[in-house]
Amino acid sequence: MPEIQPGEQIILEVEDLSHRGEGVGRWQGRVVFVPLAVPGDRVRATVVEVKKKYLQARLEEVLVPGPARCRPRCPSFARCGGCHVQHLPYDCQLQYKTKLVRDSLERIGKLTGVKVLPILGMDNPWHYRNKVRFHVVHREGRLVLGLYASGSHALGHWIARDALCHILDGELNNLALIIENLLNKYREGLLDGSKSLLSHVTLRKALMTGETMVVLAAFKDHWPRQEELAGELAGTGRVTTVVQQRAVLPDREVDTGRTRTLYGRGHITDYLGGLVFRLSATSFYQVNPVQTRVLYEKVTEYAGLTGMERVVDAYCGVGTIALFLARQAREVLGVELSPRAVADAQQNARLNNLNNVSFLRGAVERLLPRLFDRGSGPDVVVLDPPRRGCHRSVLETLARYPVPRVVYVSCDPGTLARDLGFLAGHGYRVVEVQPVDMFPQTHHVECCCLLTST
Ligand SMILES: C[S@@+](CC[C@H](N)C(=O)[O-])C[C@H]1O[C@@H](n2cnc3c(N)ncnc32)[C@H](O)[C@@H]1O
Repeated sequence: MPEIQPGEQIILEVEDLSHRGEGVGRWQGRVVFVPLAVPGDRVRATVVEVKKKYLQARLEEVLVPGPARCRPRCPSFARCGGCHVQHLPYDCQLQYKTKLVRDSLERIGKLTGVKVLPILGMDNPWHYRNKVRFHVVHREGRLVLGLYASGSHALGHWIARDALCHILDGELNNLALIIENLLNKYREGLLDGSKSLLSHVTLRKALMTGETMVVLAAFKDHWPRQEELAGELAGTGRVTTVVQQRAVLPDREVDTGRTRTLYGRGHITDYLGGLVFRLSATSFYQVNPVQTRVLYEKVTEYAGLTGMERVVDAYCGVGTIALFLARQAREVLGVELSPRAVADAQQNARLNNLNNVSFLRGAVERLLPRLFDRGSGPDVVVLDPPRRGCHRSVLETLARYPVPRVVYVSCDPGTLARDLGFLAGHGYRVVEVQPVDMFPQTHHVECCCLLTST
C-alpha cells in the first residue's frame, strides 16, 4: 500500500490525550496526534506531517463528539496558544493530568507502583493568572496587543478584537485594553518604520496588595515621549510601577534584559502564607497565587522539618520556598541564577526578619557539587528547576552524597520522570507524588514529590 501523504484526509477515533493536550488516536496502526480533539471523538482530520512512528493531523470535523466534550468559554480557544483543554470540563482536565503524571513516570522514568495522589484542583479554575505577556504587533495602522497562536509567532488572540482572556485576572484584562489605547495615542514614537518598537508588554499584579507592574519590552532603550506614556499609564490609577526592559530573545529562560524604572519603585509587593515578597520585573514568581499556597504547603509537609535541619532551596527565585521553610528550619541556603531574583530574595529575607536564610547567585549545577564536596551537605534539598529539569551533574551530586529528603517541584512531568528515574536508580525512594493544578485550562502540570535516601 502506498505511504500516506500530507494533505490526505483520514477518519479516526480519539482514545487519549497527549502531554500537549492533543487528541491521540490510531490510523492503520499508526499513532495520530490531532490538536483540539478529545477522547471519545470520531473525527475527520487532514494529515499535516508524516513521521516514522506517528502522523500529525489537523482537525477538520468532529463527526461524533466524545461524551466529555464541552463548549470552550473563549471564542478564540482554537486559535490562541494560551489554553489547550478548555473543550474538556474541569473534572476531566484534572483526571487527565493525574493520569499524565502516572503515565510519564512509568513510560519515561520506568517507575512502576509510585504513589501518585489525585491532583489538587481549584474551586474556580478561571481568571487565576497574575501575569501575562502580550506581544505587540503593528497591524492595519494600529499597535495591537495579543497572544500567540499555538506553535506560531502569529497572533491567535487580539485583546481588543477577541474576548477577554478567561484565565487572566479580570483587572489585568481591563488594564490591557487601556494600555492598547494608550500605546496607540503614543504610536508615532513607538514605530520603527512600519514595525513596532515594542516587542511585548508584561502585566503583573500582586493579588494581596493589588500593586500592578507594567513592563514595556522594547528593541531600543529610549523613544520619544517615553516618560509621558509612563506618566499616563500611572495616571490610570491601576498601575503602581512602569519598567522599561531591553527586549531579549523570547526563549531565554533567565530574563536578563536590562531594565530601567520609568515610574514608581520598579517592583511590586505581595503577601503569601504570612510572608511578604518583593518582586522585580524580571524575577520569577508563580503565576497562580491561590495554588502557589497549596503547592508550598505540600513542599513544607514533604520537607518534614523539626527546626534542626539545614536546607538547600535550589532554583529559589525570589526566595519564596526558602522563606516558607526558614520558619521551621535551622538554616536555609537558596541558590539562583538570576541576579535580580537573588537581590529580591535577600531583600525578602530582611523584610520578613528571617536571618537564618542566605542566598548564593549562580548555577545550581556549578554550586551544589561544591557545597557537598566541602562537606557541608544539607538534610533537605528542594529542587524547583525550569521546565528542562535538573542538569545531570545536580542529580549525580545527589547520587554521590545521599540526602535524607529531597523535595522535587516540577512543571514538566516528562523531565520530572526522567530525573526521578535517575534518582530512583541511585539509592533514592520516590515516596509520593502530588500533582497540583497551577494552570487550569492548559496542558501544563505541576508536581511536588518526596524522595528519601534511607
Ligand atoms: C520554576 S522557577 C522556581 C522559583 C521558585 N522556587 C518559586 O517557586 O518561585 C525556576 C528558577 O530557577 C532559576 N534558574 C534557571 N536555571 C537555573 C540554574 N541553572 N541554576 C540556578 N537557577 C536557575 C530561574 O531563574 C527561576 O527563578
